[in-house]
This record gives sequence, structure tokens and C-alpha cells, in this order.
Amino acid sequence: MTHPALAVDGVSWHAGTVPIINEVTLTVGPGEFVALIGPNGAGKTSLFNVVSGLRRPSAGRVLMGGADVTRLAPHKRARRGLGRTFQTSAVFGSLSVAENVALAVQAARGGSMRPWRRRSDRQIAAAAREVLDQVGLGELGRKAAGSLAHGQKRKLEIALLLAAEPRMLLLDEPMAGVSAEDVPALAEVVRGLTAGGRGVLMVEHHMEVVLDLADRVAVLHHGSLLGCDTPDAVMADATVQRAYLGEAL
Ligand SMILES: Nc1ncnc2c1ncn2[C@@H]1O[C@H](COP(=O)(O)OP(=O)(O)OP(=O)(O)O)[C@@H](O)[C@H]1O
Repeated sequence: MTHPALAVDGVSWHAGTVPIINEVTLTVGPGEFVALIGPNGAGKTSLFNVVSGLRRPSAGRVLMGGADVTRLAPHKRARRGLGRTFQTSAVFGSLSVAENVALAVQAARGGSMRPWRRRSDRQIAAAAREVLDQVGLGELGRKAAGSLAHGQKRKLEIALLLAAEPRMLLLDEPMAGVSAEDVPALAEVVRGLTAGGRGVLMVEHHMEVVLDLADRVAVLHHGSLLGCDTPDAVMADATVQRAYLGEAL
């Protein structure tokens, strides 16, 4: 039996006594692209925090590949293949694009205390090149990361994530702040992230991108999941339209 890349099983989270996430159940299959949408304050970031381990749920479980990770710290979930982007950038501006990715590769794999798991500089550079090609930055390896345009910087952030070879990715508004003309190219990179069976869960306000990329769309409203279905079915759902799409489109 193939387990979902990610399963959120009856998860609730309270901030103090205030309920923020209410019994959310959601799966992302291997190679599946699920978008998580909902109005501001619906609880999307809070749910990401529970999934990535920054918050401990008050009820429910989080599973990766069938294994219960609910009690694991964020870095242990990362080691098991969970990657997450944040809205703030983690790029070293004064280093080159390739150096940034090489550092990420080294941190993920080369930094092991066990010598037989260490990688040579050449292997690290090759892995970094491969990742840069995947995100379409293959030609820009020597450029200072700080001089990249916003859309390119977003690609670099994705490259930094891919350096750790994640099995499951949480993307937090990958299109935020990207100019309209750069959106299609970045969307293509994001679309490619499910290659090799990787699961993707993406929060994104850009509805065109959501409807274009997602296999399924999960709708969160006041901390509860209104539904999770194909983009067409979600767009046609009257409750969803009243709760969210009517306001947003
Ligand atoms: N640590 C906290 N303590 C108290 N309230 C919190 C805490 N974290 C989040 N909240 C509240 O929980 C609700 C959901 O917030 P969250 O940031 O998860 O929503 P969101 O869907 O990501 O919103 P946005 O689209 O604006 O980023 C908000 O009302 C927020 O004020």
C-alpha cells in the first residue's frame, strides 16, 4: 500500500484557549499537488506550523509516508523529507547563487559527522548544479544572490529547499511579491516540484496559479476545512463560493 506523502489527521490547534484549527483532515499523495486556500486569518499558516512541527496540535496526528511525526521536532521532520518555504528569504546575498545552493546541499547531506556520508566538493558542486538546472537558474550560478530579480530569488529559495531532497514540500505563497510577468515562469518551476513522486502543499492567494497547478484544492475557513476537491469542483461549490471565492475573485 502506498502511503500519502503527508496526512493531517483530525488536527486541532488552540492558541492558548482560542481555537484556531478545528479537526482538519487532509492528505497529499505522492506526486500530488494540493493547494490550501482561505481568507486572511483562516489558519493556513497555523496549519503549516503544526505540519512542520513549530506548533504541537491539541488533537490529531501528522503523518509522513505513513509514519507518525506528530511528536517530532521540526529539524527531525526535515530530516525525514519535509521541506518548507517561508515568506522571508533565507538567501545569503553576498554569496553567489551556486554557493548558496552548495551550502544547502552540504548542510543537508555533507555535514554528517559520519565520514562515509560526507560528500566531496565536486559531488556537492554537481548536486548544486543539478538543483539549479531544475529551477531554471543553471545559467546564473556565478551571479551574486543579492543581485537577483525577485522572481529569480524565489527560484533560488526553491533550489535551497530541493538541495535537501525533500519528499514533501510546504510552499508558503511562492508567488508573493513576484511581478505579473514573472509569474508564469515561476509557476512552471513550481509545477515541476512533484517530479519523482514528491508531494506539494501550497498556500497561494494567486487564484489563477492555484487553479492551474493544483490537482486538488483544500479550502480553509475559520480554521475548519470546508472541502478538498478538484479545482473545478471547488469553484462550483456554493458554500466555498460564499465563504471565500465570492470575496476573493
Ligand atoms: N500564536 C498565536 N496566538 C494567538 N492567535 C494566533 C496565533 N497564531 C495565529 N493566531 C490567530 O489565528 C488566526 C489564523 O492565523 P493564520 O496566520 O494561521 O491565518 P492565515 O490563514 O495564514 O492568514 P494569512 O492569509 O493572513 O496569512 C488569526 O486570527 C491569527 O490572529
